[in-house]
Amino acid sequence: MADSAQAQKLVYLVTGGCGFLGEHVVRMLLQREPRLGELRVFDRHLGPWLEELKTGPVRVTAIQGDVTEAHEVAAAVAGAHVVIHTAGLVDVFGRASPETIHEVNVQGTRNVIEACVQTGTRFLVYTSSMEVVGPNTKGHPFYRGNEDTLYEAVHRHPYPCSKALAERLVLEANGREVHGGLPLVTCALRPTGIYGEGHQIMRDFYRQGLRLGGWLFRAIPASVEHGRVYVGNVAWMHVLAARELERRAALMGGQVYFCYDGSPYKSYEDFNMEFLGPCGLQLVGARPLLPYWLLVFLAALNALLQWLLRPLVLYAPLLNPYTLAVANTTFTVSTNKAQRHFGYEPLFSWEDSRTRTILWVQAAGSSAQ
Ligand SMILES: NC(=O)c1ccc[n+]([C@@H]2O[C@H](COP(=O)([O-])OP(=O)(O)OC[C@H]3O[C@@H](n4cnc5c(N)ncnc54)[C@H](O)[C@@H]3O)[C@@H](O)[C@H]2O)c1
Ligand SMILES: C[C@@H](CO)CCC[C@@H](C)[C@H]1CC[C@H]2[C@@H]3[C@H](O)C=C4C[C@@H](O)CC[C@]4(C)[C@H]3CC[C@]12C
Repeated sequence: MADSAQAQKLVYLVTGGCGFLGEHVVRMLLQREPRLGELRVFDRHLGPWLEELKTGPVRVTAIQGDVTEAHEVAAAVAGAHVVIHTAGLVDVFGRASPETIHEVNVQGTRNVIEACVQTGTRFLVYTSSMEVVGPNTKGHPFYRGNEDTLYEAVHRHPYPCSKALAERLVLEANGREVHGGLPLVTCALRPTGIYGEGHQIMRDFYRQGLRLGGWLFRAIPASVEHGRVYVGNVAWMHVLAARELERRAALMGGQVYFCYDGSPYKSYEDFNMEFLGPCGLQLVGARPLLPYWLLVFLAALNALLQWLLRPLVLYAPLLNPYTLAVANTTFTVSTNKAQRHFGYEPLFSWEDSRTRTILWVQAAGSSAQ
């Protein structure tokens, strides 16, 4: 990519480009990457909105494919200058089997790496997750930590295990020789809980509140802080990292970066109320209405019911032993590594992020009526 940016038009591939984050990355690239000549959007499920993107100056190529199929990945990667790999199974609710989560998140990432090596694509940005670090199975808080904070990353759940393994594959691949003899340059971005337009869990909470007559009931202590980051800023960090990865390969190659912005540190429920409150919902209770032991029992009951009902129907409520443990463990980041390494600054202020999300929730809610 050494030629002048204006002269050479580049080919980008976004895997998972029709997902919650992926769609924002696709749109951000089209708006803010002047070097873009072709944008390949690779996903198992292609969104109808892609059609509207094909009328612009950049060639948008929709590719329906599966990252677990190595040949499909290789065909999509061939000729790309940059790969932004967001595709993954984000499942902490027991919808997919551990094997499937591993197959998609780990083997799928392995397929992307090998495709880059075989076809000569040199720049790979991977969407990792805060869960690579924690919260760990011991419930240790991670309070305003950064990429260098010592923390015992111990996982048992298939999702964080798969993200940790995939991230390690990506970082270890940095420096491998690709077809053509030049080195592969990789980095991994670790968003905390992403919110914004398209966040299905936020929509589920809103609809749950509507069903309960506008009330939500506090289950998590307000003192438990959970890091959250606006999807537009996560997308922007991906675009910037992909842009700077060549110029700053020696500094960025093989590095991890937490995704951060000015979103306030709050409990998961209180943070959600920043958006659900203006949409008419109220959170009942200054402290959890149920004792923790009862929540643990209810979460375990949900897990048992999921197991019993699985042959008949998928029962996957928000509350399960894993989500309860994560929600009850402080995990917040405070870092400027991405700013120091590649000049990242959040594109959207907290106020703007909040307004955009509220408007989306209101629209999503009205469509639920
Ligand atoms: N949502 C969050 O809070 C969050 C936080 C940190 C990191 N992440 C990471 O960000 C990435 C995107 O997450 P998201 O929240 O947008 O999830 P999402 O489910 O909305 O998007 C994932 C996309 O990947 C696609 N996909 C899944 N399996 C595939 C396969 N086998 N082949 C091709 N495409 C496949 C899906 O169709 C979907 O469009 C994931 O890697 C996730 O681990 C998400
Ligand atoms: C106990 C319930 C009463 O209301 C609240 C349950 C909340 C949980 C559903 C969510 C609490 C923390 C969330 C996770 C966190 O934001 C980070 C994540 C990492 C990302 O890679 C994937 C999503 C998630 C695991 C996210 C999922 C939902 C929570 C567990």
